Amino acid sequence: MNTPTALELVGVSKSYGPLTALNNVSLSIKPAQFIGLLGQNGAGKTTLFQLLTGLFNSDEGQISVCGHDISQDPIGALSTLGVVFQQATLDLDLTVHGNLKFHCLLHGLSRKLAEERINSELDRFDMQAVRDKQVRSLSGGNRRKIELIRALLHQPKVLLMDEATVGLDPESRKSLVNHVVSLCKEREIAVLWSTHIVEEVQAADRVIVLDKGKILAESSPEELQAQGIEPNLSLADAFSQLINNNKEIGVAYE
Ligand SMILES: Nc1ncnc2c1ncn2[C@@H]1O[C@H](COP(=O)(O)OP(=O)(O)OP(=O)(O)O)[C@@H](O)[C@H]1O
Repeated sequence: MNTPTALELVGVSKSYGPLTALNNVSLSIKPAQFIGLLGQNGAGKTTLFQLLTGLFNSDEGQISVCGHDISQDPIGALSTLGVVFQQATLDLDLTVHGNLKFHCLLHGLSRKLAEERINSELDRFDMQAVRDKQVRSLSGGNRRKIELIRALLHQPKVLLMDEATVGLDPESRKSLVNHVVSLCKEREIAVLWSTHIVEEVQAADRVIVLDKGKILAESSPEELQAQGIEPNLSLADAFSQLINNNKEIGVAYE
């Protein structure tokens, strides 16, 4: 039996005036797959996440999340999505518990279920000690963990991580990646992890390289490394080579 698709984009394009930020992007992710979306500044990663979360509509193409078309059934689609945005969105003046509870109520969870889920996720991430602390007093790494916990409370089937490690030190970055990789496998969540930091996607099932709004490559990290002109390239070198070749070919914003 075919595994159902958790997230699917078909021929998605988006322009801002004359600038094509996404050009005919198609991709599909199955449950329990961790997909790295690798792109330099301006590649179109955030635009893609804005379309996936229904902030903007695409100009062309279809997006569906667990079978719900984002333009026709946004509530169905959004209820299955968990998102950690590039910019922090926690309320700094509320406690950790206050932020988490607010999210649960927005998603229509009963107070009892909300408390159960908050407790079990704080336990899972070993974060009970900060439960009643004001978010303002937390370190950057702990704030990001709380954003991740919040994204999980309504038990999404798809997790979108939009450059979620911005501002974190290397150890905290590694810890966040490891947490998400294990969640992806344990709970069969489909993960789309966007970044320009190559090490973060070294353990991905597949890496999608986005440049100037187009998908340049999609393969396992190992296959991407093997595509280089020289043997034994690192993933970072293979990524740079792809981007540089694209510059030489002169693919331009249309
Ligand atoms: N609201 C907007 N209006 C006009 N142009 C925009 C807008 N948002 C993004 N762009 C442009 O679209 C292109 C893609 O930007 P986007 O933010 O999606 O890329 P990104 O890969 O997320 O980059 P970064 O890693 O720097 O966040 C860039 O050229 C950017 O300047």
